[in-house]
Amino acid sequence: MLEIQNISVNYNKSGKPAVENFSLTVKQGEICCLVGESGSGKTSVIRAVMGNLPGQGRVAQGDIFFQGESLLSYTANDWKKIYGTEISMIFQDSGSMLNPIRTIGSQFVEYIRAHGDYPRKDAWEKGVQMLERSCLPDGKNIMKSYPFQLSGGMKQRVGIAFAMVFKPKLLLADEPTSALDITMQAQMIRQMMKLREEYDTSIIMITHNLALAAYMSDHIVVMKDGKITDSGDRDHILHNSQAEYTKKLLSAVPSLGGYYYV
Ligand SMILES: Nc1ncnc2c1ncn2[C@@H]1O[C@H](COP(=O)(O)OP(=O)(O)OP(=O)(O)O)[C@@H](O)[C@H]1O
Repeated sequence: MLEIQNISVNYNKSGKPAVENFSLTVKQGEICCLVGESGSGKTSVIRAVMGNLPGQGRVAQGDIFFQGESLLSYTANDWKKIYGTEISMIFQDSGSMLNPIRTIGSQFVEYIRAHGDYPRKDAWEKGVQMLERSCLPDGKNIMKSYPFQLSGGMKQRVGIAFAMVFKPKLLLADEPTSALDITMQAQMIRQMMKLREEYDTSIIMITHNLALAAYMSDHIVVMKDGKITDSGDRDHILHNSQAEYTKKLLSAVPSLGGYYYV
């Protein structure tokens, strides 16, 4: 479904690449977590997939295939067609993307109609339905609310509802829960896993929390200094990894009887 082939990402011509020789295959419905310390290159990888590296960032080597097509050859127009419908992204603070002086409903209806041919009323219904599926029970009320009337966790769920409304095949999530308290984090993660169950969406999630990765992912990639230091299915990483850096990360995670806890 997604095939990242040996990419390197550079932010300047002469400097050391931010990501070096990174490869990853993600199957339909698979959840893959990228873990590693700050600055290890996780965000650069998913921004490369999204075609929106900041500043002078570019993929200097390798290729990225989505459903058999190279994403690196996509024009802005191609991206417009697939962004939101085939590939979506949730940011650490998706709530801050909302316009503070417009209701959620007017923004959601506009978003839905920009991506699909829906009459206003149907777009409204679709928005309400998606908010309710995203654990915001009173969808109609949320639609009528302004962002400042919602808590941080609620706004983040609204961000997820936007990202999932067209049942994308691939969801990229950059630390989607790190700004939330622990109870809300757990709810959000369960919600993302439920969405995977319902829509068979593949998810690549960035987290610096290996315990969280252990809880939700099928596949874990550990990064350090722009390189993959370890990669494998969850059980391999948790129980059989020989990589020193993985062992170090694991030693920081509370465990009981061989199970790791978020
Ligand atoms: N806009 C940019 N311009 C120049 N260098 C950048 C830019 N964004 C990231 N980098 C560099 O790329 C490297 C990897 O950063 P990246 O943000 O991908 O790591 P990360 O693992 O996601 O870190 P964090 O967890 O802090 O977000 C870092 O050395 C960083 O300095």
